[in-house]
Amino acid sequence: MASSRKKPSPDALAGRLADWLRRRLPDSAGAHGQPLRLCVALSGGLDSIVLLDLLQCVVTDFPVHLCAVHVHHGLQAQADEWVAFVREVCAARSIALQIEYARIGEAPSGIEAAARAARYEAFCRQPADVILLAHHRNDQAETVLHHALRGNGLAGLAAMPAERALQPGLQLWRPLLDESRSTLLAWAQQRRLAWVEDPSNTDQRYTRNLLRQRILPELEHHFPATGRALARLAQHAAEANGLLAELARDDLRLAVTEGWLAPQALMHVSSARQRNALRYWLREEGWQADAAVFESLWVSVQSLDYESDLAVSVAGYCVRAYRGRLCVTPAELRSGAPALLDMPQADVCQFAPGWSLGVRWDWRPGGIAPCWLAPGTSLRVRRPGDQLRVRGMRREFKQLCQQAGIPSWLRDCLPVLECDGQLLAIAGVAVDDAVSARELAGWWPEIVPVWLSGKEKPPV
Ligand SMILES: Nc1ncnc2c1ncn2[C@@H]1O[C@H](COP(=O)(O)OP(=O)(O)OP(=O)(O)O)[C@@H](O)[C@H]1O
Repeated sequence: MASSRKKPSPDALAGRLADWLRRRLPDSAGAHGQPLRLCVALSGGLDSIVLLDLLQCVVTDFPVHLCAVHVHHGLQAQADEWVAFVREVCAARSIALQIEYARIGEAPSGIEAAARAARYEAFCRQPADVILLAHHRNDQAETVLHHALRGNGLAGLAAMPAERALQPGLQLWRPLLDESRSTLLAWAQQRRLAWVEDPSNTDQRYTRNLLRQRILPELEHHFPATGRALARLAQHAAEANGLLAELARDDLRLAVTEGWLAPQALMHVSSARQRNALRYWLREEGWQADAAVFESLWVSVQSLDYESDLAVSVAGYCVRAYRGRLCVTPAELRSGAPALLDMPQADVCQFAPGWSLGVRWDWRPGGIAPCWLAPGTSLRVRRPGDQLRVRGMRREFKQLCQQAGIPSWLRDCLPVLECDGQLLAIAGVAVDDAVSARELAGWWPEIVPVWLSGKEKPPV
């Protein structure tokens, strides 16, 4: 097929960006009615320099405050020069610039992914309402192709959304996602902009660069609309993905209770819908695995029964089973809770005399919060021989946990409350008869409800 490309028009670009912003800005009031704080993620490369320049041209029409952030990853010899370059660019334009020095930690999933994670962490620290990235249509096409070649599902094919929430109060926008790289280049040339080149962008050991430099140009040579077509595919996939999420939420409505998924409750729908619901639920719970791990989990889930034991950990999260239901927990249950339980109660701040800071305990991720313990009480984990007297009967720790439906894998890190060496309660399970009604009316209400139901106010 012969290529008869239209020359990109740089002038129309500013108009399209202004329209893009106009469609979002009426609804996007900044905090406390202040101008919306737009922060450009400025690498110093062609794309983000063009984005900054374009925004500076068009934002005069909008109630926004423009600033920039550059992340120094410390991975390339030129990193300091790039900092100097972006400083110069921003100073010349009177744009406030934040330089963030990222520390790239362990990189089990590759240095690029680790750098990206560090970058996004830095973005989250910015005093901004919106972070703007300069990804364009060629980046989108690359991402789609990359995911397709790795056999990723629809979520992968949906590639990068034009906007999404990064964290509460902070949006991520990609206003140039429909623009081609050549349009950006034409703009940069017309405006005589300078930018830096990242030498790692030409390193074909990275599959992304190989796609960008060899495969996509070859495809475009034969199919000139490749970029557009792949970007359109991403839009279709994003829409289909949204529908699948809706279906999953619908299917999960009756199958999930307090964080537990009962796969049995999904049996009335097709196997494809069950898999869709399971995949969606796992992702929402933080457990994300590649296709092979998901498939092996799916096999276990299909044969799950009351007695089944299951523990599949991926990147810090673990899917576990108990009595035929599933839940996702932190992978390391034992290391987290006892560390908190060991917290020396003497050195915690004291708001009210005699009360000390303890932990409100919830085994679900992020569920540990401070609470207040009465004088003489302390928290620990179970010990052999632990018993409580409940409704006149002595009961073993294990028995009480079984009755309360506490999975065996949770019992070793379940906090127990004792006072002067006497066991008084097991978190969320049972309270000893010794805790009388009189005491409940006195100091206990301040502890038991705090501890077992999560009321967080210290007594005053
Ligand atoms: N060091 C940096 N500091 C600030 N922003 C950056 C930096 N590197 C990249 N960005 C922003 O991210 C955009 C995409 O950059 P790039 O294509 O290099 O990253 P990527 O690893 O492909 O990102 P993604 O994985 O999100 O596609 C840039 O246009 C720029 O807006």
